[in-house]
Amino acid sequence: MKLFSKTEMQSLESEGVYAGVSLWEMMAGAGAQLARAAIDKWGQPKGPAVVLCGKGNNGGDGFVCARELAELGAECAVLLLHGGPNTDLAAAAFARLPPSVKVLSPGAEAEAALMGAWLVVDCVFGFGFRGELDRISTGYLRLANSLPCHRIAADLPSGAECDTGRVSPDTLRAELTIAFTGAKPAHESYPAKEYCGEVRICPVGIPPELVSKAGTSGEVTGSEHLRALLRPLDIQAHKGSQGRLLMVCGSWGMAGACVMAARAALRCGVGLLDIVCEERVYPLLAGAVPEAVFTVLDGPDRLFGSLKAANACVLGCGLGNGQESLIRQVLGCCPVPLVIDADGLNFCARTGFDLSALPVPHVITPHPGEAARLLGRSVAEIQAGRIPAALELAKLSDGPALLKGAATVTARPDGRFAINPTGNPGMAKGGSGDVLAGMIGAFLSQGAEPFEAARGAAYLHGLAGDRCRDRLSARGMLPTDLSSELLEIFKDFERD
Ligand SMILES: NC(=O)C1=CN([C@@H]2O[C@H](COP(=O)(O)OP(=O)(O)OC[C@H]3O[C@@H](n4cnc5c(N)ncnc54)[C@H](O)[C@@H]3O)[C@@H](O)[C@H]2O)[C@@H](O)CC1
Ligand SMILES: [K+]
Repeated sequence: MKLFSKTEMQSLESEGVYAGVSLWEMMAGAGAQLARAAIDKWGQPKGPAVVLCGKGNNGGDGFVCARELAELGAECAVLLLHGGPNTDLAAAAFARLPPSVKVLSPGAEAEAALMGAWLVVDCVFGFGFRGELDRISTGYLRLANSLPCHRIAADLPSGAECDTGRVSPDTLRAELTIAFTGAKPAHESYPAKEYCGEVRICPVGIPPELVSKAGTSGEVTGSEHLRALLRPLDIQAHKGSQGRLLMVCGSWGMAGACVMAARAALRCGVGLLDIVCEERVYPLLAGAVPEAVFTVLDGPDRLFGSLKAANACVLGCGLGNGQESLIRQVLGCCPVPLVIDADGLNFCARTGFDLSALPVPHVITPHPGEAARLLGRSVAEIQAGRIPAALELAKLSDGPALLKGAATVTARPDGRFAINPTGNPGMAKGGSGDVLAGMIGAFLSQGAEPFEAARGAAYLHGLAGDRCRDRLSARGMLPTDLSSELLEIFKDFERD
């Protein structure tokens, strides 16, 4: 599914005009959809409706909605939070308000009306909003959030930033958000996603062929993106043709990370898995992953040989922070695509290692804590704007960056990004990330393009998580269950 940024939406709007649909028709469509959606969701009005209107075109949608609600028999008031409309379009919608719609300004009467509302329609800001809410909006949105009324948002909940998914304090908490024409990044990315409630996409008159032709830099990953990763196996396949993956993972005290990454990679069809490890963890790993071969470290030559023989390498899961020289050697001489996770990333953050100078394709897979270390920010700052953080990480490393967490964002250095819709809180357990790194490594070793490998693995990983939750419960499921659940997913794929 495409995600339209503010400027992408504006150019689509212009194309619509060029194709003969007026902006007025679009606004009329938007306002009508809003009113219809409210009635559709909550039934005939059981009390007054208050439409909170800003000065821009989102407010214009609100005036149209107020007229529609009044025509449907609702007692309706519009509350002009910032004075009269400041666009010609919104002014035209305002001029068409029927006399039965009360026009209110901030003050005691407006507050009383809001407190008695059955329905609040939020038309303060749409995709034009940036930064922080002003004092008046904050006060009224906070009041609206505290009331036992229904809340519907036009296009976006006011206070949510369209392109970044950032929210201002007291952003409207909608039960239902009507996204005009198409979804926006904020509908799919946290924290804004949490404020949207149910999201319905409603056309407002732009010809569908223009919408489906339009290019967007953002999208939501879907099962259609797995086809390239899960091609049917060649009838003449042999272990050498199914990808040879090298894993530089696991250490004394953290061998499990390597086991989980290794099992996940094997479940994703890797033909040969070679694990680089210290001598003292070898017996444990060899017992846990009998399919793997091992490069037991007793000198750099063995490592170089194994790197040269591989098609891809996973570096970092459970390596700890005592393996600096090993990490440096891998980063310094790896001739194949690399997945850099966990302690590989911590090494880069600690030493300032320039990931963009790596001469091979690479994917970085930080969780918010690792992302914060790499970018020199706090975790709260990363989480407040996950899309921009992922894009910044992709630029920093000059390769795909996968920012883990709810609605994982995989970004490219050129500004394109994909948001992952699968997964659940049952996956928030140590080890889930190791499974994901192993999966990405497996697809890279089989020749997948790095961005596609990362976003496809994130989708499959979340899908396995959702199926584990349904089967085992979110609380009780374990990262090790994810790998076995992959079997069921692949069985479905192979059947189709
Ligand atoms: N593109 C489309 O397909 C359509 C868009 N329409 C509506 O138009 C909306 C966009 O309208 P506008 O571009 O007029 O913008 P908005 O109505 O979202 O915002 C209004 C104004 O608020 C100002 N503003 C931004 N951040 C602010 C802040 N932090 N504090 C105070 N003021 C701030 C902006 O300068 C902007 O002019 C959409 O979200 C949608 O609701 C619809 O009318 C119909 C079709
Ligand atoms: K809104």
